Amino acid sequence: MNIELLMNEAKSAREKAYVPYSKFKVGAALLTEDGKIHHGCNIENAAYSMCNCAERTALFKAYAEGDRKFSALAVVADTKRPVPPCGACRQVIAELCSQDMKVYLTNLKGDVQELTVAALLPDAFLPEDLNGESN
Ligand SMILES: O=c1ccn([C@H]2C[C@H](O)[C@@H](CO)O2)c(=O)[nH]1
Ligand SMILES: [Zn+2]
Repeated sequence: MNIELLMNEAKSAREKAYVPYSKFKVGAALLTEDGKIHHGCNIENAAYSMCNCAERTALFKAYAEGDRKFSALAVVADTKRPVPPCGACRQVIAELCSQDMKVYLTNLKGDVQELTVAALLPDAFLPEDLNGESN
Protein backbone atom coordinates (compact mmCIF):
# COMPACT_ATOMS: atom_id res chain seq x y z
CA MET A 1 0.00 0.00 0.00
CA ASN A 2 1.04 3.56 -0.73
CA ILE A 3 2.55 5.24 2.31
CA GLU A 4 0.78 8.53 1.57
CA LEU A 5 -2.52 6.68 1.85
CA LEU A 6 -1.55 5.14 5.17
CA MET A 7 -0.47 8.56 6.44
CA ASN A 8 -3.85 9.97 5.42
CA GLU A 9 -5.55 7.17 7.32
CA ALA A 10 -3.51 8.14 10.39
CA LYS A 11 -4.70 11.73 9.97
CA SER A 12 -8.34 10.56 9.89
CA ALA A 13 -7.71 8.46 12.98
CA ARG A 14 -6.23 11.53 14.70
CA GLU A 15 -9.52 13.40 14.30
CA LYS A 16 -11.13 10.83 16.62
CA ALA A 17 -8.73 11.55 19.51
CA TYR A 18 -10.33 12.13 22.92
CA VAL A 19 -7.94 14.65 24.45
CA PRO A 20 -9.75 17.02 26.85
CA TYR A 21 -6.61 17.38 29.01
CA SER A 22 -3.60 17.65 26.72
CA LYS A 23 -5.50 18.83 23.61
CA PHE A 24 -2.71 17.00 21.78
CA LYS A 25 -4.27 14.78 19.12
CA VAL A 26 -2.38 11.77 17.81
CA GLY A 27 -3.47 9.32 15.12
CA ALA A 28 -2.16 5.94 14.07
CA ALA A 29 -2.95 3.66 11.15
CA LEU A 30 -1.89 0.03 11.28
CA LEU A 31 -1.87 -1.94 8.04
CA THR A 32 -2.46 -5.69 8.27
CA GLU A 33 -0.76 -8.14 5.93
CA ASP A 34 -4.11 -8.76 4.25
CA GLY A 35 -4.66 -5.07 3.56
CA LYS A 36 -6.98 -4.04 6.39
CA ILE A 37 -6.33 -0.78 8.24
CA HIS A 38 -6.89 -0.31 11.97
CA HIS A 39 -7.20 3.25 13.25
CA GLY A 40 -5.91 4.31 16.66
CA CYS A 41 -6.22 7.62 18.47
CA ASN A 42 -5.16 8.72 21.91
CA ILE A 43 -7.86 8.41 24.55
CA GLU A 44 -7.32 10.34 27.76
CA ASN A 45 -8.85 10.06 31.20
CA ALA A 46 -9.39 12.34 34.21
CA ALA A 47 -7.18 9.85 36.06
CA TYR A 48 -4.25 10.89 33.86
CA SER A 49 -2.21 7.72 34.10
CA MET A 50 -5.03 5.85 32.36
CA CYS A 51 -4.43 7.72 29.08
CA ASN A 52 -3.84 5.43 26.12
CA CYS A 53 -1.72 6.45 23.14
CA ALA A 54 -2.81 6.24 19.52
CA GLU A 55 -0.26 3.55 18.68
CA ARG A 56 -1.38 1.18 21.41
CA THR A 57 -5.05 1.85 20.62
CA ALA A 58 -4.46 0.74 17.02
CA LEU A 59 -2.59 -2.40 18.05
CA PHE A 60 -5.08 -3.40 20.75
CA LYS A 61 -7.99 -2.83 18.38
CA ALA A 62 -6.32 -5.03 15.77
CA TYR A 63 -5.68 -7.79 18.31
CA ALA A 64 -9.22 -7.59 19.63
CA GLU A 65 -10.48 -8.11 16.09
CA GLY A 66 -8.23 -11.13 15.55
CA ASP A 67 -5.51 -9.57 13.43
CA ARG A 68 -1.94 -10.51 14.31
CA LYS A 69 0.18 -9.87 11.22
CA PHE A 70 1.04 -6.34 10.22
CA SER A 71 3.05 -4.74 7.47
CA ALA A 72 3.26 -1.05 8.45
CA LEU A 73 2.33 1.51 11.06
CA ALA A 74 1.95 5.26 10.47
CA VAL A 75 1.71 7.78 13.33
CA VAL A 76 0.86 11.48 13.04
CA ALA A 77 0.60 14.49 15.33
CA ASP A 78 0.95 18.26 15.01
CA THR A 79 4.62 18.29 15.97
CA LYS A 80 7.70 20.11 14.65
CA ARG A 81 9.48 16.84 13.98
CA PRO A 82 7.86 13.51 13.07
CA VAL A 83 6.10 12.45 16.27
CA PRO A 84 8.22 10.11 18.42
CA PRO A 85 6.28 7.31 20.11
CA CYS A 86 6.59 7.10 23.89
CA GLY A 87 8.56 4.35 25.60
CA ALA A 88 5.46 2.34 26.52
CA CYS A 89 4.32 2.22 22.90
CA ARG A 90 7.80 1.28 21.68
CA GLN A 91 7.75 -1.68 24.06
CA VAL A 92 4.27 -2.82 22.94
CA ILE A 93 5.11 -2.36 19.25
CA ALA A 94 8.33 -4.37 19.74
CA GLU A 95 6.36 -7.34 21.07
CA LEU A 96 3.32 -7.28 18.80
CA CYS A 97 4.93 -6.40 15.46
CA SER A 98 7.78 -8.06 13.59
CA GLN A 99 11.22 -6.54 14.14
CA ASP A 100 11.58 -5.65 10.46
CA MET A 101 8.14 -4.03 10.08
CA LYS A 102 8.27 -0.43 8.82
CA VAL A 103 7.10 2.43 11.02
CA TYR A 104 6.37 5.84 9.50
CA LEU A 105 6.51 8.71 11.98
CA THR A 106 5.00 11.87 10.52
CA ASN A 107 3.59 15.29 11.32
CA LEU A 108 0.94 17.53 9.79
CA LYS A 109 3.61 19.33 7.72
CA GLY A 110 4.27 16.04 5.94
CA ASP A 111 7.74 15.32 7.35
CA VAL A 112 8.32 11.57 7.45
CA GLN A 113 10.80 9.47 9.39
CA GLU A 114 10.85 5.86 8.24
CA LEU A 115 12.34 3.27 10.55
CA THR A 116 11.96 -0.35 11.55
CA VAL A 117 10.48 -1.70 14.77
CA ALA A 118 13.99 -2.86 15.74
CA ALA A 119 15.31 0.69 15.34
CA LEU A 120 12.42 2.10 17.38
CA LEU A 121 13.50 0.12 20.43
CA PRO A 122 16.95 -1.42 20.03
CA ASP A 123 17.65 -4.43 22.23
CA ALA A 124 14.04 -4.60 23.41
CA PHE A 125 13.00 -6.96 26.20
CA LEU A 126 11.05 -9.62 24.30
CA PRO A 127 9.03 -12.77 25.15
CA GLU A 128 12.04 -15.04 24.54
CA ASP A 129 13.88 -13.21 27.33
CA LEU A 130 11.45 -14.77 29.81
CA ASN A 131 13.00 -18.18 29.16
CA GLY A 132 15.92 -17.79 31.52
CA GLU A 133 19.64 -17.89 30.95
CA SER A 134 20.37 -21.54 30.33
CA ASN A 135 17.50 -23.67 29.17
O1 LIG B 1 3.46 9.13 20.23
C1 LIG B 1 2.62 9.56 21.03
C2 LIG B 1 2.91 10.56 21.98
C3 LIG B 1 1.89 10.99 22.81
N1 LIG B 1 0.63 10.46 22.70
C4 LIG B 1 -0.46 10.98 23.53
C5 LIG B 1 -0.51 10.60 24.97
C6 LIG B 1 -1.32 11.76 25.55
O2 LIG B 1 -2.71 11.53 25.33
C7 LIG B 1 -0.91 12.94 24.69
C8 LIG B 1 0.13 13.82 25.34
O3 LIG B 1 1.25 13.09 25.72
O4 LIG B 1 -0.41 12.39 23.49
C9 LIG B 1 0.35 9.49 21.77
O5 LIG B 1 -0.80 9.06 21.63
N2 LIG B 1 1.36 9.05 20.98
ZN1 LIG C 1 2.72 5.96 23.63
